[in-house]
Amino acid sequence: MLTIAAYVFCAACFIGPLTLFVLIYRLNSHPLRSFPGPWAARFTDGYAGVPAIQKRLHLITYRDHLRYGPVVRQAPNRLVFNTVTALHDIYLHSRTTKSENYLKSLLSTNKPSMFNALDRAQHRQKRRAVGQLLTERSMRIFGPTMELQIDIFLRQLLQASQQSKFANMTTRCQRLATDIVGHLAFGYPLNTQTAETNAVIPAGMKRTSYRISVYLAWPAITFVDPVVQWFGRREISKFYAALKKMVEFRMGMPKDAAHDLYAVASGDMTPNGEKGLQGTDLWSEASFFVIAGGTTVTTLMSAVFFYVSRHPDVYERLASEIRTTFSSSISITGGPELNSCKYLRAVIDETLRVAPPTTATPWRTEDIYSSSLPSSDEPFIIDGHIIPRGTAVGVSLYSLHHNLVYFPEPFEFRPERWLGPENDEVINMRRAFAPFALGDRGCAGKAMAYLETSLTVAKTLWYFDFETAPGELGKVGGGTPGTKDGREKVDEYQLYDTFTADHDGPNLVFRPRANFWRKLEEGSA
Ligand code: HEM
Repeated sequence: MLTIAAYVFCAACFIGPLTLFVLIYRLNSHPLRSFPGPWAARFTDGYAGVPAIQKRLHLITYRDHLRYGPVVRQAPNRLVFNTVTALHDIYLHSRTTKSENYLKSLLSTNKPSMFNALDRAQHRQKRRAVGQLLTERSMRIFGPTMELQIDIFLRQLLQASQQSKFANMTTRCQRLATDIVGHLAFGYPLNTQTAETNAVIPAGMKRTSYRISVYLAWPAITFVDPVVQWFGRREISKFYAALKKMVEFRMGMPKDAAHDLYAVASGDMTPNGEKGLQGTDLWSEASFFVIAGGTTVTTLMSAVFFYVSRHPDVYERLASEIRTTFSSSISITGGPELNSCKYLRAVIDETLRVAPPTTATPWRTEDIYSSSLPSSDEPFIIDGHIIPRGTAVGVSLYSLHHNLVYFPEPFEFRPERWLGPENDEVINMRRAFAPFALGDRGCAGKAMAYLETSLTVAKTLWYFDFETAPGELGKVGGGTPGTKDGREKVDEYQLYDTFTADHDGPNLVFRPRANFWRKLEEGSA
Protein backbone atom coordinates (compact mmCIF):
# COMPACT_ATOMS: atom_id res chain seq x y z
CA MET A 1 0.00 0.00 0.00
CA LEU A 2 1.22 3.52 -0.84
CA THR A 3 2.07 5.81 2.06
CA ILE A 4 0.96 9.48 2.18
CA ALA A 5 4.55 10.48 1.35
CA ALA A 6 4.38 8.37 -1.79
CA TYR A 7 1.12 10.04 -2.84
CA VAL A 8 2.68 13.48 -2.28
CA PHE A 9 5.76 12.42 -4.27
CA CYS A 10 3.61 11.16 -7.20
CA ALA A 11 1.51 14.36 -7.18
CA ALA A 12 4.66 16.50 -7.13
CA CYS A 13 6.10 14.52 -10.05
CA PHE A 14 2.93 15.29 -12.04
CA ILE A 15 2.13 18.84 -10.90
CA GLY A 16 5.74 20.14 -11.01
CA PRO A 17 6.38 19.46 -14.71
CA LEU A 18 2.84 20.55 -15.62
CA THR A 19 3.32 23.91 -13.89
CA LEU A 20 6.70 24.33 -15.56
CA PHE A 21 5.16 23.54 -18.94
CA VAL A 22 2.37 26.13 -18.41
CA LEU A 23 4.91 28.76 -17.32
CA ILE A 24 7.17 28.19 -20.31
CA TYR A 25 4.19 28.18 -22.67
CA ARG A 26 2.83 31.44 -21.24
CA LEU A 27 6.24 33.07 -21.49
CA ASN A 28 7.32 31.93 -24.96
CA SER A 29 4.42 30.62 -26.99
CA HIS A 30 1.22 32.25 -25.71
CA PRO A 31 -0.51 34.21 -28.53
CA LEU A 32 -0.64 37.34 -26.29
CA ARG A 33 3.09 37.19 -25.39
CA SER A 34 3.98 40.31 -27.41
CA PHE A 35 1.49 42.58 -25.59
CA PRO A 36 3.06 44.79 -22.91
CA GLY A 37 2.18 44.38 -19.27
CA PRO A 38 3.53 43.39 -15.89
CA TRP A 39 5.46 40.16 -15.70
CA ALA A 40 3.11 38.48 -13.18
CA ALA A 41 0.06 39.08 -15.39
CA ARG A 42 1.50 36.67 -17.98
CA PHE A 43 1.19 33.82 -15.54
CA THR A 44 -1.77 34.37 -13.30
CA ASP A 45 -5.17 36.05 -12.98
CA GLY A 46 -4.03 36.73 -9.42
CA TYR A 47 -2.20 39.81 -10.70
CA ALA A 48 -5.62 41.48 -11.05
CA GLY A 49 -7.25 39.33 -8.37
CA VAL A 50 -5.22 40.66 -5.44
CA PRO A 51 -6.01 44.38 -6.08
CA ALA A 52 -9.64 43.33 -6.70
CA ILE A 53 -9.67 41.87 -3.18
CA GLN A 54 -8.16 45.17 -1.97
CA LYS A 55 -10.87 47.09 -3.91
CA ARG A 56 -8.31 49.03 -5.93
CA LEU A 57 -8.09 47.28 -9.29
CA HIS A 58 -9.28 50.42 -11.12
CA LEU A 59 -6.28 52.34 -9.68
CA ILE A 60 -3.82 49.61 -10.66
CA THR A 61 -5.27 49.54 -14.18
CA TYR A 62 -4.89 53.33 -14.46
CA ARG A 63 -1.28 53.11 -13.22
CA ASP A 64 -0.49 50.26 -15.65
CA HIS A 65 -1.75 52.29 -18.61
CA LEU A 66 0.64 55.09 -17.60
CA ARG A 67 3.48 52.56 -17.42
CA TYR A 68 2.80 50.28 -20.38
CA GLY A 69 0.65 52.31 -22.77
CA PRO A 70 -2.84 52.10 -24.26
CA VAL A 71 -3.06 48.31 -24.28
CA VAL A 72 -2.00 46.21 -21.29
CA ARG A 73 -2.04 42.46 -20.73
CA GLN A 74 -3.72 42.31 -17.32
CA ALA A 75 -4.03 38.53 -17.07
CA PRO A 76 -2.88 35.57 -19.20
CA ASN A 77 -5.96 35.85 -21.42
CA ARG A 78 -7.08 39.46 -20.83
CA LEU A 79 -6.22 42.74 -22.57
CA VAL A 80 -7.35 46.10 -21.25
CA PHE A 81 -7.38 49.09 -23.62
CA ASN A 82 -7.40 52.86 -23.08
CA THR A 83 -8.40 54.46 -26.39
CA VAL A 84 -11.61 55.68 -27.91
CA THR A 85 -11.07 53.43 -30.95
CA ALA A 86 -10.89 50.39 -28.69
CA LEU A 87 -14.00 51.54 -26.82
CA HIS A 88 -16.01 51.60 -30.04
CA ASP A 89 -14.38 48.50 -31.54
CA ILE A 90 -15.16 46.44 -28.45
CA TYR A 91 -18.58 47.57 -27.31
CA LEU A 92 -20.16 48.29 -30.70
CA HIS A 93 -18.73 45.19 -32.41
CA SER A 94 -21.35 42.92 -33.96
CA ARG A 95 -19.49 39.78 -32.83
CA THR A 96 -18.79 40.43 -29.15
CA THR A 97 -20.56 39.18 -26.08
CA LYS A 98 -19.76 39.28 -22.38
CA SER A 99 -16.69 37.26 -21.50
CA GLU A 100 -16.94 33.86 -19.87
CA ASN A 101 -15.80 35.14 -16.47
CA TYR A 102 -19.27 36.75 -16.08
CA LEU A 103 -20.56 33.21 -15.46
CA LYS A 104 -18.82 33.50 -12.08
CA SER A 105 -21.45 36.07 -11.13
CA LEU A 106 -24.20 33.42 -11.30
CA LEU A 107 -23.34 32.61 -7.67
CA SER A 108 -26.27 31.09 -5.85
CA THR A 109 -29.10 31.33 -8.37
CA ASN A 110 -27.52 29.43 -11.29
CA LYS A 111 -30.07 31.11 -13.57
CA PRO A 112 -28.53 33.61 -15.98
CA SER A 113 -29.98 37.08 -15.73
CA MET A 114 -29.81 39.82 -18.34
CA PHE A 115 -26.45 40.78 -16.76
CA ASN A 116 -24.66 37.46 -17.22
CA ALA A 117 -26.44 35.70 -20.12
CA LEU A 118 -23.80 35.07 -22.81
CA ASP A 119 -26.12 33.73 -25.52
CA ARG A 120 -27.45 36.55 -27.68
CA ALA A 121 -30.96 35.18 -28.20
CA GLN A 122 -31.37 34.54 -24.47
CA HIS A 123 -30.06 38.00 -23.62
CA ARG A 124 -32.23 39.73 -26.24
CA GLN A 125 -35.42 38.15 -24.91
CA LYS A 126 -34.59 39.27 -21.36
CA ARG A 127 -33.52 42.73 -22.41
CA ARG A 128 -36.71 43.29 -24.41
CA ALA A 129 -38.88 42.18 -21.52
CA VAL A 130 -37.01 44.10 -18.80
CA GLY A 131 -36.18 47.08 -21.02
CA GLN A 132 -39.86 48.06 -21.24
CA LEU A 133 -39.76 48.99 -17.59
CA LEU A 134 -36.84 51.38 -18.09
CA THR A 135 -37.98 53.43 -21.07
CA GLU A 136 -38.60 57.18 -20.69
CA ARG A 137 -42.35 56.53 -21.03
CA SER A 138 -42.26 53.99 -18.23
CA MET A 139 -40.24 56.41 -16.10
CA ARG A 140 -43.01 58.99 -16.49
CA ILE A 141 -45.47 56.50 -14.97
CA PHE A 142 -43.04 55.58 -12.21
CA GLY A 143 -42.06 59.24 -11.57
CA PRO A 144 -44.56 59.96 -8.75
CA THR A 145 -43.44 56.84 -6.81
CA MET A 146 -39.84 58.00 -7.16
CA GLU A 147 -40.72 61.51 -5.98
CA LEU A 148 -42.45 60.21 -2.85
CA GLN A 149 -39.21 58.47 -1.86
CA ILE A 150 -37.20 61.64 -2.58
CA ASP A 151 -39.58 63.58 -0.31
CA ILE A 152 -38.73 61.17 2.52
CA PHE A 153 -35.02 61.75 1.82
CA LEU A 154 -35.58 65.53 2.05
CA ARG A 155 -37.53 65.26 5.29
CA GLN A 156 -34.68 63.26 6.78
CA LEU A 157 -32.23 65.99 5.78
CA LEU A 158 -34.55 68.54 7.39
CA GLN A 159 -34.62 66.52 10.58
CA ALA A 160 -30.82 66.27 10.60
CA SER A 161 -30.56 70.06 10.16
CA GLN A 162 -33.08 70.74 12.93
CA GLN A 163 -31.06 68.50 15.28
CA SER A 164 -27.79 70.15 14.16
CA LYS A 165 -26.50 66.80 12.89
CA PHE A 166 -24.43 66.19 9.78
CA ALA A 167 -25.62 63.75 7.10
CA ASN A 168 -23.37 61.08 5.61
CA MET A 169 -24.49 61.21 1.97
CA THR A 170 -23.34 57.68 1.12
CA THR A 171 -25.76 56.25 3.70
CA ARG A 172 -28.59 58.64 2.79
CA CYS A 173 -28.26 58.16 -0.97
CA GLN A 174 -27.87 54.41 -0.61
CA ARG A 175 -31.09 54.11 1.32
CA LEU A 176 -32.95 56.39 -1.08
CA ALA A 177 -31.74 54.46 -4.16
CA THR A 178 -32.56 51.13 -2.50
CA ASP A 179 -36.11 52.19 -1.66
CA ILE A 180 -36.69 53.48 -5.19
CA VAL A 181 -35.38 50.35 -6.87
CA GLY A 182 -37.34 48.16 -4.43
CA HIS A 183 -40.53 49.80 -5.69
CA LEU A 184 -39.48 49.43 -9.32
CA ALA A 185 -38.43 45.78 -9.07
CA PHE A 186 -40.96 44.35 -6.62
CA GLY A 187 -43.50 47.11 -6.03
CA TYR A 188 -42.38 46.75 -2.43
CA PRO A 189 -41.91 49.42 0.25
CA LEU A 190 -38.48 48.52 1.64
CA ASN A 191 -38.54 51.68 3.79
CA THR A 192 -34.80 51.54 4.51
CA GLN A 193 -34.84 55.34 4.86
CA THR A 194 -37.14 55.23 7.86
CA ALA A 195 -36.60 51.80 9.49
CA GLU A 196 -33.75 49.39 10.11
CA THR A 197 -35.79 46.24 9.28
CA ASN A 198 -34.57 45.97 5.70
CA ALA A 199 -31.11 47.51 6.15
CA VAL A 200 -29.79 44.02 5.25
CA ILE A 201 -30.74 44.74 1.63
CA PRO A 202 -28.26 47.55 0.89
CA ALA A 203 -25.61 45.70 2.93
CA GLY A 204 -26.31 42.49 0.96
CA MET A 205 -26.16 44.38 -2.33
CA LYS A 206 -22.72 45.69 -1.47
CA ARG A 207 -21.43 42.28 -0.40
CA THR A 208 -22.75 40.55 -3.53
CA SER A 209 -21.23 43.21 -5.76
CA TYR A 210 -17.84 42.76 -4.05
CA ARG A 211 -17.92 38.97 -4.47
CA ILE A 212 -18.78 39.39 -8.17
CA SER A 213 -15.89 41.84 -8.57
CA VAL A 214 -13.31 39.46 -7.07
CA TYR A 215 -14.56 36.37 -8.94
CA LEU A 216 -14.66 38.24 -12.25
CA ALA A 217 -11.06 39.36 -11.80
CA TRP A 218 -9.85 35.99 -10.50
CA PRO A 219 -12.25 33.26 -11.63
CA ALA A 220 -10.15 30.40 -10.21
CA ILE A 221 -10.64 31.67 -6.67
CA THR A 222 -14.39 30.99 -6.79
CA PHE A 223 -13.65 27.72 -5.00
CA VAL A 224 -13.46 29.70 -1.75
CA ASP A 225 -17.06 30.86 -2.18
CA PRO A 226 -18.57 28.16 0.10
CA VAL A 227 -16.17 29.31 2.86
CA VAL A 228 -17.04 32.99 2.26
CA GLN A 229 -20.72 32.07 2.37
CA TRP A 230 -20.26 30.09 5.57
CA PHE A 231 -18.62 33.03 7.35
CA GLY A 232 -21.31 35.40 6.12
CA ARG A 233 -24.14 32.89 6.56
CA ARG A 234 -26.13 34.97 9.05
CA GLU A 235 -26.19 38.10 6.88
CA ILE A 236 -26.72 36.07 3.69
CA SER A 237 -29.72 34.23 5.12
CA LYS A 238 -31.19 37.53 6.36
CA PHE A 239 -30.65 39.03 2.89
CA TYR A 240 -32.40 36.12 1.14
CA ALA A 241 -35.18 36.10 3.73
CA ALA A 242 -35.81 39.79 3.02
CA LEU A 243 -35.83 39.14 -0.75
CA LYS A 244 -38.23 36.19 -0.24
CA LYS A 245 -40.56 38.34 1.80
CA MET A 246 -40.65 40.91 -1.00
CA VAL A 247 -41.40 38.23 -3.58
CA GLU A 248 -44.19 36.70 -1.51
CA PHE A 249 -45.67 40.11 -0.82
CA ARG A 250 -45.75 40.92 -4.52
CA MET A 251 -47.14 37.53 -5.59
CA GLY A 252 -49.99 38.10 -3.16
CA MET A 253 -51.07 41.21 -5.05
CA PRO A 254 -52.87 41.47 -8.41
CA LYS A 255 -50.40 41.68 -11.31
CA ASP A 256 -51.31 45.25 -12.26
CA ALA A 257 -51.27 46.56 -8.67
CA ALA A 258 -47.91 48.32 -9.19
CA HIS A 259 -45.79 49.58 -12.08
CA ASP A 260 -42.90 47.15 -11.54
CA LEU A 261 -40.94 44.29 -13.06
CA TYR A 262 -43.64 41.77 -12.21
CA ALA A 263 -46.38 43.79 -13.91
CA VAL A 264 -44.39 44.83 -16.96
CA ALA A 265 -42.02 41.96 -17.75
CA SER A 266 -43.55 38.68 -16.50
CA GLY A 267 -46.00 36.19 -18.00
CA ASP A 268 -46.31 34.39 -21.35
CA MET A 269 -46.74 37.71 -23.05
CA THR A 270 -45.89 41.20 -21.75
CA PRO A 271 -48.19 44.20 -22.34
CA ASN A 272 -45.96 45.06 -25.35
CA GLY A 273 -46.52 41.65 -26.92
CA GLU A 274 -43.00 40.37 -26.07
CA LYS A 275 -42.33 36.93 -24.58
CA GLY A 276 -42.24 37.55 -20.83
CA LEU A 277 -40.10 36.26 -17.97
CA GLN A 278 -41.26 33.17 -16.11
CA GLY A 279 -41.16 32.15 -12.42
CA THR A 280 -37.59 31.86 -11.11
CA ASP A 281 -36.19 33.77 -14.15
CA LEU A 282 -38.16 36.74 -13.01
CA TRP A 283 -36.70 36.68 -9.53
CA SER A 284 -33.08 36.21 -10.60
CA GLU A 285 -33.69 39.19 -12.87
CA ALA A 286 -35.24 41.22 -10.07
CA SER A 287 -32.39 40.48 -7.62
CA PHE A 288 -29.80 41.66 -10.15
CA PHE A 289 -31.95 44.66 -10.90
CA VAL A 290 -31.87 45.78 -7.27
CA ILE A 291 -28.06 45.71 -7.32
CA ALA A 292 -27.66 47.31 -10.79
CA GLY A 293 -30.10 50.10 -10.06
CA GLY A 294 -29.32 50.62 -6.38
CA THR A 295 -25.54 50.69 -6.02
CA THR A 296 -24.74 52.71 -9.16
CA VAL A 297 -27.15 55.58 -8.58
CA THR A 298 -25.96 55.72 -4.96
CA THR A 299 -22.42 56.41 -6.19
CA LEU A 300 -23.53 59.00 -8.70
CA MET A 301 -25.63 60.97 -6.20
CA SER A 302 -23.06 60.79 -3.38
CA ALA A 303 -20.29 61.91 -5.75
CA VAL A 304 -22.38 64.85 -7.04
CA PHE A 305 -22.83 66.01 -3.42
CA PHE A 306 -19.09 65.56 -2.80
CA TYR A 307 -17.97 67.62 -5.80
CA VAL A 308 -20.63 70.33 -5.59
CA SER A 309 -19.96 70.91 -1.88
CA ARG A 310 -16.21 71.33 -2.58
CA HIS A 311 -16.53 73.73 -5.53
CA PRO A 312 -18.21 76.99 -4.45
CA ASP A 313 -18.32 78.32 -8.05
CA VAL A 314 -20.10 75.17 -9.25
CA TYR A 315 -22.42 75.30 -6.24
CA GLU A 316 -23.44 78.93 -6.95
CA ARG A 317 -24.09 78.37 -10.63
CA LEU A 318 -26.04 75.16 -10.07
CA ALA A 319 -28.15 76.56 -7.22
CA SER A 320 -28.95 79.63 -9.28
CA GLU A 321 -30.04 77.53 -12.27
CA ILE A 322 -32.39 75.41 -10.15
CA ARG A 323 -33.81 78.34 -8.18
CA THR A 324 -34.53 80.42 -11.28
CA THR A 325 -35.83 77.63 -13.53
CA PHE A 326 -38.50 76.42 -11.12
CA SER A 327 -41.16 78.45 -9.37
CA SER A 328 -42.08 75.92 -6.66
CA SER A 329 -41.00 72.54 -5.32
CA ILE A 330 -44.03 70.87 -6.94
CA SER A 331 -42.89 72.01 -10.37
CA ILE A 332 -39.58 70.11 -9.98
CA THR A 333 -40.59 66.99 -11.79
CA GLY A 334 -39.47 65.01 -14.85
CA GLY A 335 -40.13 66.92 -18.09
CA PRO A 336 -38.99 69.81 -20.32
CA GLU A 337 -38.10 72.22 -17.48
CA LEU A 338 -35.83 69.70 -15.78
CA ASN A 339 -34.31 68.82 -19.16
CA SER A 340 -33.63 72.53 -19.78
CA CYS A 341 -31.25 72.62 -16.79
CA LYS A 342 -28.08 72.32 -18.88
CA TYR A 343 -25.71 73.08 -16.02
CA LEU A 344 -27.29 70.35 -13.87
CA ARG A 345 -26.72 67.89 -16.71
CA ALA A 346 -23.11 69.08 -17.09
CA VAL A 347 -22.52 68.58 -13.32
CA ILE A 348 -23.94 65.05 -13.52
CA ASP A 349 -21.87 64.18 -16.61
CA GLU A 350 -18.68 65.59 -15.11
CA THR A 351 -19.35 63.52 -11.97
CA LEU A 352 -19.91 60.38 -14.07
CA ARG A 353 -16.60 61.13 -15.78
CA VAL A 354 -14.43 61.61 -12.70
CA ALA A 355 -16.22 59.01 -10.57
CA PRO A 356 -17.70 56.35 -12.90
CA PRO A 357 -19.96 54.17 -10.72
CA THR A 358 -18.90 50.97 -12.54
CA THR A 359 -15.26 50.74 -11.51
CA ALA A 360 -14.80 47.22 -12.91
CA THR A 361 -13.77 46.72 -16.53
CA PRO A 362 -16.78 45.42 -18.48
CA TRP A 363 -15.10 42.46 -20.22
CA ARG A 364 -16.14 41.27 -23.65
CA THR A 365 -14.99 38.49 -25.95
CA GLU A 366 -15.53 37.28 -29.51
CA ASP A 367 -18.89 35.51 -29.36
CA ILE A 368 -18.55 31.72 -29.55
CA TYR A 369 -21.56 31.06 -27.33
CA SER A 370 -24.55 32.14 -29.42
CA SER A 371 -26.17 29.49 -31.58
CA SER A 372 -27.88 32.30 -33.52
CA LEU A 373 -24.57 33.82 -34.71
CA PRO A 374 -23.00 32.01 -37.69
CA SER A 375 -19.28 31.36 -37.27
CA SER A 376 -16.97 33.71 -39.13
CA ASP A 377 -13.42 33.54 -40.45
CA GLU A 378 -13.01 37.33 -40.22
CA PRO A 379 -10.19 38.28 -37.81
CA PHE A 380 -11.38 39.88 -34.57
CA ILE A 381 -9.61 43.26 -34.60
CA ILE A 382 -9.55 45.76 -31.73
CA ASP A 383 -7.71 49.06 -32.15
CA GLY A 384 -5.65 47.58 -34.97
CA HIS A 385 -4.67 44.41 -33.04
CA ILE A 386 -5.76 40.94 -34.15
CA ILE A 387 -7.22 39.35 -31.03
CA PRO A 388 -6.91 35.58 -30.62
CA ARG A 389 -10.14 33.70 -29.90
CA GLY A 390 -10.84 33.26 -26.19
CA THR A 391 -9.19 36.55 -25.18
CA ALA A 392 -11.23 38.87 -22.97
CA VAL A 393 -10.96 42.52 -24.00
CA GLY A 394 -12.26 45.63 -22.24
CA VAL A 395 -11.82 49.30 -21.44
CA SER A 396 -11.49 50.53 -17.87
CA LEU A 397 -13.95 53.44 -17.71
CA TYR A 398 -12.01 55.03 -14.85
CA SER A 399 -8.80 55.01 -16.95
CA LEU A 400 -10.43 56.23 -20.16
CA HIS A 401 -12.24 59.05 -18.33
CA HIS A 402 -8.88 60.21 -16.94
CA ASN A 403 -7.00 59.86 -20.20
CA LEU A 404 -5.23 63.17 -20.97
CA VAL A 405 -5.63 62.63 -24.69
CA TYR A 406 -9.39 63.15 -24.39
CA PHE A 407 -9.80 65.09 -21.16
CA PRO A 408 -7.33 67.91 -20.45
CA GLU A 409 -6.60 68.23 -16.71
CA PRO A 410 -8.41 64.95 -16.15
CA PHE A 411 -8.54 65.15 -12.34
CA GLU A 412 -10.04 68.66 -12.33
CA PHE A 413 -13.81 68.77 -11.72
CA ARG A 414 -15.00 71.19 -14.42
CA PRO A 415 -18.64 70.84 -15.57
CA GLU A 416 -18.00 73.73 -18.00
CA ARG A 417 -15.99 71.37 -20.20
CA TRP A 418 -19.32 69.89 -21.34
CA LEU A 419 -20.82 73.25 -22.25
CA GLY A 420 -18.33 74.58 -24.79
CA PRO A 421 -18.98 74.96 -28.54
CA GLU A 422 -19.12 71.65 -30.45
CA ASN A 423 -15.50 71.76 -31.68
CA ASP A 424 -13.25 68.72 -32.36
CA GLU A 425 -12.07 68.65 -28.75
CA VAL A 426 -15.62 68.43 -27.37
CA ILE A 427 -16.65 65.84 -29.97
CA ASN A 428 -13.61 63.70 -29.02
CA MET A 429 -14.48 64.05 -25.36
CA ARG A 430 -18.05 62.91 -25.94
CA ARG A 431 -16.82 59.88 -27.89
CA ALA A 432 -14.60 58.90 -24.96
CA PHE A 433 -17.36 59.31 -22.36
CA ALA A 434 -18.99 55.96 -21.59
CA PRO A 435 -20.10 55.66 -17.95
CA PHE A 436 -22.98 53.41 -19.03
CA ALA A 437 -20.80 51.39 -21.45
CA LEU A 438 -21.99 51.19 -25.07
CA GLY A 439 -23.87 48.87 -27.38
CA ASP A 440 -26.50 46.23 -26.81
CA ARG A 441 -24.94 45.22 -23.45
CA GLY A 442 -24.70 48.82 -22.26
CA CYS A 443 -26.78 50.04 -19.35
CA ALA A 444 -30.53 49.59 -19.65
CA GLY A 445 -31.24 52.03 -16.81
CA LYS A 446 -29.60 55.22 -18.13
CA ALA A 447 -32.85 57.24 -18.36
CA MET A 448 -33.74 56.24 -14.81
CA ALA A 449 -30.28 57.15 -13.48
CA TYR A 450 -30.44 60.67 -14.95
CA LEU A 451 -34.01 61.26 -13.79
CA GLU A 452 -33.43 60.01 -10.23
CA THR A 453 -30.22 61.99 -9.79
CA SER A 454 -31.53 65.18 -11.42
CA LEU A 455 -34.67 65.19 -9.26
CA THR A 456 -32.78 64.46 -6.05
CA VAL A 457 -30.13 67.14 -6.61
CA ALA A 458 -32.59 69.76 -7.86
CA LYS A 459 -35.05 69.24 -5.00
CA THR A 460 -32.25 69.25 -2.42
CA LEU A 461 -30.98 72.59 -3.73
CA TRP A 462 -34.51 73.96 -3.76
CA TYR A 463 -35.01 73.32 -0.06
CA PHE A 464 -31.51 73.60 1.36
CA ASP A 465 -28.11 75.17 1.32
CA PHE A 466 -25.33 72.79 2.30
CA GLU A 467 -21.63 72.67 3.04
CA THR A 468 -19.06 70.12 4.21
CA ALA A 469 -19.15 69.25 7.90
CA PRO A 470 -16.48 70.97 10.03
CA GLY A 471 -13.12 69.42 10.93
CA GLU A 472 -12.16 65.83 10.29
CA LEU A 473 -15.76 64.84 9.49
CA GLY A 474 -15.67 67.07 6.43
CA LYS A 475 -12.64 65.24 5.03
CA VAL A 476 -14.44 61.90 4.74
CA GLY A 477 -14.72 60.77 1.12
CA GLY A 478 -11.59 62.55 -0.15
CA GLY A 479 -8.06 61.22 -0.57
CA THR A 480 -5.26 61.25 2.00
CA PRO A 481 -2.20 63.38 1.16
CA GLY A 482 1.12 61.59 1.31
CA THR A 483 -0.20 58.11 0.53
CA LYS A 484 1.37 56.52 -2.53
CA ASP A 485 -1.38 54.15 -3.54
CA GLY A 486 -3.32 56.36 -5.95
CA ARG A 487 -5.50 57.73 -3.13
CA GLU A 488 -3.50 60.85 -2.36
CA LYS A 489 -5.72 63.45 -4.05
CA VAL A 490 -7.67 65.25 -1.32
CA ASP A 491 -10.27 66.53 -3.77
CA GLU A 492 -10.91 63.24 -5.53
CA TYR A 493 -13.92 61.24 -4.35
CA GLN A 494 -12.44 57.89 -3.35
CA LEU A 495 -14.01 54.89 -5.04
CA TYR A 496 -13.46 51.35 -3.76
CA ASP A 497 -13.75 48.95 -6.66
CA THR A 498 -16.39 46.34 -5.87
CA PHE A 499 -17.57 46.00 -9.50
CA THR A 500 -19.88 48.92 -8.84
CA ALA A 501 -18.06 51.28 -6.49
CA ASP A 502 -18.16 51.49 -2.72
CA HIS A 503 -17.36 54.76 -0.89
CA ASP A 504 -17.95 56.81 2.24
CA GLY A 505 -19.21 60.38 2.77
CA PRO A 506 -19.28 63.20 2.03
CA ASN A 507 -20.52 64.40 5.42
CA LEU A 508 -22.62 67.50 4.85
CA VAL A 509 -24.41 70.03 7.02
CA PHE A 510 -27.76 71.27 5.69
CA ARG A 511 -29.52 74.61 6.29
CA PRO A 512 -33.16 75.02 5.21
CA ARG A 513 -33.79 77.88 2.75
CA ALA A 514 -36.27 80.54 3.91
CA ASN A 515 -39.64 78.98 4.76
CA PHE A 516 -39.76 76.41 1.97
CA TRP A 517 -39.14 73.70 4.56
CA ARG A 518 -42.69 74.18 5.93
CA LYS A 519 -44.04 72.45 2.81
CA LEU A 520 -41.78 69.51 3.59
CA GLU A 521 -43.04 69.28 7.16
CA GLU A 522 -46.64 69.51 5.98
CA GLY A 523 -45.90 66.63 3.61
CA SER A 524 -46.90 68.62 0.54
CA ALA A 525 -43.45 68.87 -1.05
C1 HEM B 1 -25.44 56.06 -12.62
C2 HEM B 1 -26.10 54.98 -12.74
C3 HEM B 1 -25.69 53.81 -13.59
C4 HEM B 1 -24.51 53.52 -14.21
C5 HEM B 1 -23.25 54.37 -14.26
C6 HEM B 1 -24.66 52.23 -14.87
C7 HEM B 1 -23.66 51.61 -15.61
C8 HEM B 1 -23.82 50.39 -16.23
C9 HEM B 1 -22.78 49.72 -16.98
C10 HEM B 1 -21.36 50.24 -17.20
C11 HEM B 1 -23.30 48.55 -17.43
C12 HEM B 1 -22.57 47.48 -18.23
C13 HEM B 1 -22.01 46.48 -17.24
C14 HEM B 1 -21.27 45.33 -17.88
O1 HEM B 1 -21.13 45.26 -19.07
O2 HEM B 1 -20.85 44.47 -17.10
C15 HEM B 1 -24.67 48.48 -16.97
C16 HEM B 1 -25.53 47.44 -17.24
C17 HEM B 1 -26.82 47.39 -16.78
N1 HEM B 1 -27.48 48.32 -16.01
FE1 HEM B 1 -26.74 50.09 -15.40
N2 HEM B 1 -25.92 51.78 -14.61
C18 HEM B 1 -26.59 52.70 -13.84
C19 HEM B 1 -27.88 52.62 -13.38
C20 HEM B 1 -28.76 51.62 -13.66
C21 HEM B 1 -30.13 51.57 -13.23
C22 HEM B 1 -30.85 52.65 -12.42
C23 HEM B 1 -30.65 50.39 -13.67
C24 HEM B 1 -32.03 49.82 -13.49
C25 HEM B 1 -32.77 49.89 -12.45
C26 HEM B 1 -29.60 49.71 -14.41
C27 HEM B 1 -29.74 48.50 -15.04
C28 HEM B 1 -28.76 47.87 -15.78
C29 HEM B 1 -28.94 46.61 -16.45
C30 HEM B 1 -30.24 45.79 -16.44
C31 HEM B 1 -27.73 46.29 -17.07
C32 HEM B 1 -27.40 45.05 -17.89
C33 HEM B 1 -27.65 45.35 -19.35
C34 HEM B 1 -27.41 44.17 -20.27
O3 HEM B 1 -26.50 43.36 -20.04
O4 HEM B 1 -28.13 44.11 -21.26
N3 HEM B 1 -28.47 50.49 -14.38
N4 HEM B 1 -24.95 49.62 -16.24
